[in-house]
Amino acid sequence: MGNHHSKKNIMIATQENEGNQIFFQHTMPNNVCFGCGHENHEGLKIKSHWEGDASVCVWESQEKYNGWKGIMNGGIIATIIDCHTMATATMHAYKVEGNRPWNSDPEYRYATGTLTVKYLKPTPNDVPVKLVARVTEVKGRKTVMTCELWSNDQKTAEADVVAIRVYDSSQQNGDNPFKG
Ligand SMILES: CCCCCCCCCCCC(=O)SCCNC(=O)CCNC(=O)[C@H](O)C(C)(C)COP(=O)(O)OP(=O)(O)OC[C@H]1O[C@@H](n2cnc3c(N)ncnc32)[C@H](O)[C@@H]1OP(=O)(O)O
Repeated sequence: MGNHHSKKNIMIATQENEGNQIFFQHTMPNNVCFGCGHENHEGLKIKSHWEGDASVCVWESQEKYNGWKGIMNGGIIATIIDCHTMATATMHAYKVEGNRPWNSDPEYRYATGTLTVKYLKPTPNDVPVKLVARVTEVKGRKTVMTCELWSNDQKTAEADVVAIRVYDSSQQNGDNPFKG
């Protein structure tokens, strides 16, 4: 039932794409994640897309995500990097398999294994930020990535991220905490 329902939602979701841009998260229905779930109305609702081999996300913060006054909170920075890179790992896996769509089988899901953020400069909280992620290695169930955070042409943070494929619909049907 879940599957049938999901496919229907994808057709609706793709109509939300702005211009020619296809946002990864708009192809994923029922996503309740705080950082990237478009079904989470209290969440950050980031949107990611490919620009060549890099994935890009432009996100506008709000005053409630301050750390020090006027400076973006470090945990929020980690969250948007986390979500942008998990979406990147996911879509990269589909891309290397002939750029097949998200709703084709098998379905893959990824979770954050390791996220290391280096905060280089204060990130102003009142201008949009740009995240740029790149896959540097795929080994077994692991996807290794780098991610940069840019504000006004200044790199204010960089991260090393390892995503782990935690669900593969062709390989398991039993209990899986990431399947829900
Ligand atoms: C369209 C838009 C969609 C986008 C959709 C996105 C939606 C939601 C995104 C939310 C992202 C999150 O917040 S996810 C929530 C936060 N993360 C979690 O809760 C993860 C909790 N951790 C776990 O469940 C587990 O530790 C796992 C699954 C990460 C790993 O356990 P495992 O599955 O038993 O792994 P295991 O077989 O031992 O190891 C497999 C390989 O991964 C390596 N490995 C194992 N753990 C780690 C680790 N923490 N960090 C690095 N590497 C690791 C091993 O060395 C090994 O490499 P080798 O020896 O093969 O080289």
